[in-house]
Parts: sequence; structure tokens; C-alpha cells
Amino acid sequence: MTRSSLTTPPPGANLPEAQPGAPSPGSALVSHYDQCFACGPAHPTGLHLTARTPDGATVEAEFTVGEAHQGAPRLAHGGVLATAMDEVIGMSVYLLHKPYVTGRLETDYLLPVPVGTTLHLRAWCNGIAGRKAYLEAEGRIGAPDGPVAVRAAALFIEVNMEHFAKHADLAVTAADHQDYEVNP
Ligand SMILES: CCCCCCCC(=O)SCCNC(=O)CCNC(=O)[C@H](O)C(C)(C)COP(=O)(O)OP(=O)(O)OC[C@H]1O[C@@H](n2cnc3c(N)ncnc32)[C@H](O)[C@@H]1OP(=O)(O)O
Repeated sequence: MTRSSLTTPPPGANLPEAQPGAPSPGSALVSHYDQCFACGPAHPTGLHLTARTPDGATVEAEFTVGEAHQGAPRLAHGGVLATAMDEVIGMSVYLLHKPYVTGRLETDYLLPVPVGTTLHLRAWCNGIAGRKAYLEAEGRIGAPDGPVAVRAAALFIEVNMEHFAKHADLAVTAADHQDYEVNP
């Protein structure tokens, strides 16, 4: 994909290694928050994205474009597709087992994605340098090996839990968490 130097791992970046406590290969990755617009099952018009890690290094997910996700008539809104990429990349950060947030997200749109399409998403990490994680994702139409409609590259920044505690009661969200979850 077309990416900037800001989302390209610098020389000397380390490839991620399996982390104790991170989701094991074959695990389903449940929603981190039931009101999340991308993965929350309780969100009325959200993407309801479902995800898993087949191998402990990548994340696979799907979402089906609904009526509420349109930009042009009968086509997914580009911002909604960027949300899906942000989320699947965010879920792949579970595998690093530290809290991170999106610093920068770059998206290439290759094909229009009609309402009713199931987009098959995949995300992985290309390198880590200090607090910065360099990640990538793709979204394919209709099947895991379908045509690529969207590609994304991202820079995620490691944060501490105070980042999230400023605006929310973390004890409430933590009560619902799986052991491997590090983001609220
Ligand atoms: C399972 C969970 C799924 C979640 C998926 C969804 C994830 C999200 O959408 S998170 C929400 C969207 N993101 C946000 O709200 C983040 C808002 N931004 C911030 O809070 C801050 O700017 C933050 C935390 C990213 C960085 O701030 P801070 O901790 O003060 O670090 P700061 O010193 O500015 O930056 C650290 C390094 O990252 C670099 N950096 C930060 N932002 C960027 C950026 N946008 N582009 C390039 N580099 C950046 C800095 O240049 C710095 O580099 P260096 O160490 O080489 O000097």
C-alpha cells in the first residue's frame, strides 16, 4: 500500500514476540467494550465486528456492511471502513499485551464496498520501536481470499492506564474483561 514514513518501521525496529498472558493461537477475541462502535454487541448501529487470532501473531475479523454504514447510496462510508481497520489493528495490539492507542491511521480504498457485503479483515504488526508499534491491515470482499477493498497502515503509541482513566470509570469496564485485555 501507499504509506508514509510515519507508519513504516524504522531500521532497528523489533519484530513482535509472543507475550505471556496474550491471547493464544486459536482464541476468539471478544469485544473490549459492549458500547464500542466497532465491536460492541450492544451498540445499536455499530459494526459488530467479531475477531479471533488464528496463530497468536495476526488477527482475523469480519463485519457486514449494514444500512447504517452508508456514505454514497448503497455503499459503505469510507470513515466506517477506516473504523473497521482501526479496530482490527487495535485488536491485533492485544497480542502485544500492553495498552496502545491509535496515533496515525493511513487508509487506501481500492474497491467500493456495497451494503450487504461481508468484509474479511486481517491485521498484523510489522515492528516495534520503543512506545511505537507499526501495524498493517487489509479488508477483502466476501471471503478471506476475496478481492482487497481496503488497506491500512497505522502507528499505535503505548500509553498507561491514566490515559483512559481521565474520562471513564475503569473499574466498571474492567469488571467485564478477559484476562488478556489491556485496553478498556
Ligand atoms: C481492543 C482495543 C481496540 C481499540 C481500537 C481503536 C483504537 C483507537 O481508535 S484509540 C482512539 C484514537 N486515538 C486517540 O484518541 C489518541 C489521541 N492521542 C493521544 O492521546 C496522544 O497524542 C498520544 C498518546 C498518541 C501520544 O501522546 P504522548 O503520550 O504525550 O506521546 P508523544 O511524546 O506525543 O508521542 C510519542 C512518540 O510518538 C510520536 N507520535 C505521536 N503521535 C503521532 C502521530 N500522529 N504521527 C506520528 N508520530 C506520532 C511522537 O512524535 C513521539 O515520537 P518520539 O518518541 O520519536 O519523539
